[in-house]
Formats: sequence, C-alpha cells, structure tokens
Amino acid sequence: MITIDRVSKTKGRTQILYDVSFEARPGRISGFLGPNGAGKTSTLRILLGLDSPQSGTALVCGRPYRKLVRPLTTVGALLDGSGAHRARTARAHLRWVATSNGLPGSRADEVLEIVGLSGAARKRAGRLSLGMSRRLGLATALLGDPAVLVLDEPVNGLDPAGIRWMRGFLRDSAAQGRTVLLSSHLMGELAEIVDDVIVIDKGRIVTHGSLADVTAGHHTLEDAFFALTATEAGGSW
Ligand SMILES: Nc1ncnc2c1ncn2[C@@H]1O[C@H](COP(=O)(O)OP(=O)(O)OP(=O)(O)O)[C@@H](O)[C@H]1O
Repeated sequence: MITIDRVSKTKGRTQILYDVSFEARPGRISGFLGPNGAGKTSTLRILLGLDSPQSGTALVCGRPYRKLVRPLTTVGALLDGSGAHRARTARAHLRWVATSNGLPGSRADEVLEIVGLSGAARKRAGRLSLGMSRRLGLATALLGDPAVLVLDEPVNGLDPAGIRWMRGFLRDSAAQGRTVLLSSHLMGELAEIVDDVIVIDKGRIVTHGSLADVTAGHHTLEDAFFALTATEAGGSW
C-alpha cells in the first residue's frame, strides 16, 4: 500500500508539488500519469526517501521510507537505469546488493530467473541492451521480495517485445498481491496496463480513480486527460 497525503514541494523559488494526495492499493497496477515536468519523478523521489517534502507525508506500508527497517524487503524501486556499475556482471551486482542488505547472495540467481535474465548473468552491466538493463533493474528491485513496486517510466525506450514482457511482468506482480505504482507520460501504453489512474498536471492531482471511471465518457485515456486539464493536444506529450 502506498499513501501520499498532501505532499507539497518547492525547488528554489518554484513550487513543483501542490498538496499531492493519492493511494495505490495491493493487487492493482496504479498508473501515475502526466506530461513532462508534471511532477511524477519528484513525487516518487519523495516516496522513496530520496528527497523531503516541505509538508505532507508519503508512506509505504504505513511508514515513511526512511523509517523502514529493511527497505528492500518492503519496496522495490526502478528509477533511472539499472543502478549497476558498468564493469560489474549482472550476477555480481545482484549479489553485492543482496549481501549489503542482509539478504542471501543466492537470491541473485533467483531474481535473474524471474526476470528471464539467467542467460546474461555473466554479462557486464555496461554491455546489456536497454531492455536487459531494465530487467536487471527490476531484478534488483525484487531481491527482497517486496510487497510494493515503484517504477518510473518502465516502458520508456523499450521495443515492442520489451513492452509486452514488461506488461506481463507487471500484471503477474499485481496478481501475486503486490502494490504496483508506475509513472508514465505515454498514455496509450499506460491504458493497456493499469487498473487505476492518477493524473498529475503542473504539480497538482487532476483526477484519481479506476481506469474505467477516469475514461468514462471519453474514447481514450488521452481524450480524458486533455478534457480534464484543458491542455492543448500536441503539447509536451
Ligand atoms: N532540482 C530541481 N531544481 C529545480 N526544479 C526542478 C528540480 N527537479 C525538478 N524540477 C522541476 O520540477 C518540475 C517537476 O519535475 P519532475 O521531474 O518531477 O516531472 P516529471 O513529471 O517526472 O517529468 P518527466 O516526464 O519529464 O520526467 C519540473 O518543472 C522540473 O523542471
């Protein structure tokens, strides 16, 4: 469960988040949707304890990230890239993250298997394709078998086969009872994957609900977004 409650954030003199509130629930894929610069990454960084809000709270399973005793066992995150040093092999990276977080090193091969990367276990991270690198990032997020997954733009830049694999992976994760929160500015892609939608624009939540509720009365999620925000089509999407 993810609970964001009235989070506001200022960078320099500019307010970038205004009373952002929403929930992401177990067993569902929640899509955090908004154009470039809307505030998605800033919100996720606060949720993951990488930044602090001026006010409000962001909780994972009822606690702020920084108060989680063993964070990897509660929440797995995929932000930029795989997080691995380029010269390290996929397996060595995973073993290092596992052992430095008090998890068994044997978990490395288990998560490589889960993300279909066993064959690339001995490849150096710097030599992985974008799709493989994304899978390595996911494998890292899964090391602690967390109940919550947070993914920033997980399908960005992936080819159709990679997108298809990611969709299946996220669906399976939710079906296993995980809370899955993913951000995207790709509305068409998101509409194919998510159960619930949270729309953010210019630092404010515009709407939040099931995909069916948010798109009711509109042809597509994209139509719903432009109707809700009155943003000109052809803008920054
Ligand atoms: N360190 C910073 N200093 C100043 N402004 C920042 C900083 N980080 C983000 N911003 C601003 O905050 C706003 C929200 O940015 P954020 O990266 O959260 O948006 P986003 O929805 O994730 O966009 P994108 O889809 O482009 O990644 C933007 O206007 C951005 O320019």
